[in-house]
Amino acid sequence: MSATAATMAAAAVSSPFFSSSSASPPSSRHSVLSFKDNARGITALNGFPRLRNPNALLLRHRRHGAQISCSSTASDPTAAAASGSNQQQQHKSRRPADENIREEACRRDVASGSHGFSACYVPFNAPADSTETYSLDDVVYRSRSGGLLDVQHNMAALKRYPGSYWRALFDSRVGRTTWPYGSGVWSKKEFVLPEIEPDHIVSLFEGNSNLFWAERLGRDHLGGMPDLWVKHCGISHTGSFKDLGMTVLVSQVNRLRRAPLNRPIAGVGCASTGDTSAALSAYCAAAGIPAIVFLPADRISLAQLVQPIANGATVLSIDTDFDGCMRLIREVTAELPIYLANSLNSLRLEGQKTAAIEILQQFDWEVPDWVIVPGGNLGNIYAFYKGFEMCRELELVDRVPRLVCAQAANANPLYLHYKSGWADFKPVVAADTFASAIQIGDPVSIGRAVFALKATDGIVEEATEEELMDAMSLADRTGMFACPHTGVALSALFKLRERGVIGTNDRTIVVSTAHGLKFTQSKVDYHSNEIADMACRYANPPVNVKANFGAVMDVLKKKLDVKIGL
Ligand SMILES: Cc1ncc(COP(=O)(O)O)c(C=O)c1O
Ligand SMILES: N[C@@H](CCOP(=O)(O)O)C(=O)O
Repeated sequence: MSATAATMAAAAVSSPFFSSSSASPPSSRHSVLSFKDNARGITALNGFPRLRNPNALLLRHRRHGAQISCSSTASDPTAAAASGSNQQQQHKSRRPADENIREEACRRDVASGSHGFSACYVPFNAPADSTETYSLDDVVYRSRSGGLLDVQHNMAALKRYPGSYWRALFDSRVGRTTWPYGSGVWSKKEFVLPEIEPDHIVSLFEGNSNLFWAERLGRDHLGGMPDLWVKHCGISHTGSFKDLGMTVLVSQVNRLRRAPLNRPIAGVGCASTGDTSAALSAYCAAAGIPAIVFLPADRISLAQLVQPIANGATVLSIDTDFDGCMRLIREVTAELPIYLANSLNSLRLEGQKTAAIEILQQFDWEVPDWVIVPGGNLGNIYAFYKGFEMCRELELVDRVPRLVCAQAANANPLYLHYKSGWADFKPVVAADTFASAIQIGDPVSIGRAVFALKATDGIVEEATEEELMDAMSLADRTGMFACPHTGVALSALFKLRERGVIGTNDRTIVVSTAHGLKFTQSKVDYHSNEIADMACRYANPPVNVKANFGAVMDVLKKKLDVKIGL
């Protein structure tokens, strides 16, 4: 056996996920591990006696109380996926006809036993000697000093497995129906909410979103940029990236409300510019949990408004802006047993960070140079940082990309803060913007965003209404159907390319945060040339034509510049 194979075998047998029958590496593109991977594997498993002897490792695990079944893949939701060669065994371990995928997952979860992975809340950016921690089962959104919280994982337990192990494990789960790993979020369960039982998870198989190669946009409009990609987080169940965080938050609420904890949580509430409310309402409806949403009246799209209505949420349309709704929901959740679902609650970010891990995975674990994210309440930019940084710390990759946060000029408190050299932060009153979901003047995660940007040598950019609408419309012309927030991020890309900050050959990812179909009115306005003081350069209005052949032919000849009949 080669050193690489031996290491993989050792990792496989020592793992709670790969059973001994899956000792060979997954038959994926990662089956050929580099020497570096191998070396890392040995380092990470140092301390275990006789590494090359799987049985010794197994014995050691047993001594430490972990129950690893060697008999078949049945005890292991991932082993079947990890081994390409044991199809017969997979067949035997299929669930019986009268068992659903949740029940199957519970049976396997019991068999896989304890592994020491855990997470808790700690104050965000706490000093090294801080001892303040909270269980994830506590209902707590702020630290003792009133600061933000963060979810901290037991990194020592995760580090017992080498980066190559985590890469192979996550790759083995992509696109499966095995509950809950078919979700792009829960396929990384150990990095997200390691201790939740599969039966408590409320998942709509979110994540695994398309990474779109923006070939024409890069080639024709950005100076021949060959490595430009758009991560379509909005092609999702409720049409935005919020699904990634909401599956985690609602799953935890589900756990709290059900036996044995039986917490008296009456419902889950949020303030929203339209996407958080849609995601909350859908996940709550799926779990049978009441949802309460506070929306700024007349400031969200019709498509967004109708989502919570259709899902049966209690919808309060309030005569204020998002920041006003946010203040109200915080007061209400302090008084009533309503669990807060905004990203002030750091659980949300654990789900959202998986989009970063997914990007790495989609590039075969190669790190891109730039990731551009539109920012509003500013949880997501930190979530991306956290996902990338966790993969770096656990040696799935060796660096993190540079992050760019893009804001609408009409709602740009972070941009102003950045331009002031991170001097005192001043909230703003956000003005109307076509990027209505980021019309936020007093973002709750300002501290998290600044941390993420400083840690990644990041940049903040802004986009005027015209710039963002043009960028969105140009992207649409190259095959996308982008939302205005994606337009903000694309506009930042145009500016950074123009200034030569982002190079022609830099691998660059623009994060698309919502589906364009949620914001069709903005496109209708643009293509109708109905926006005051906007040239609408890429408007493409429909042509009204009389119902006769000659009139139709005239239009087509003019449009296509062809001489028919010659
Ligand atoms: C579509 C869309 N894009 C971007 C954002 C910004 O995300 P964040 O608030 O995490 O900065 C939001 C919500 O704020 C959103 O709904
Ligand atoms: N765009 C968000 C604004 C609230 O952000 P959150 O991440 O704190 O929930 C929305 O759609 O409501």
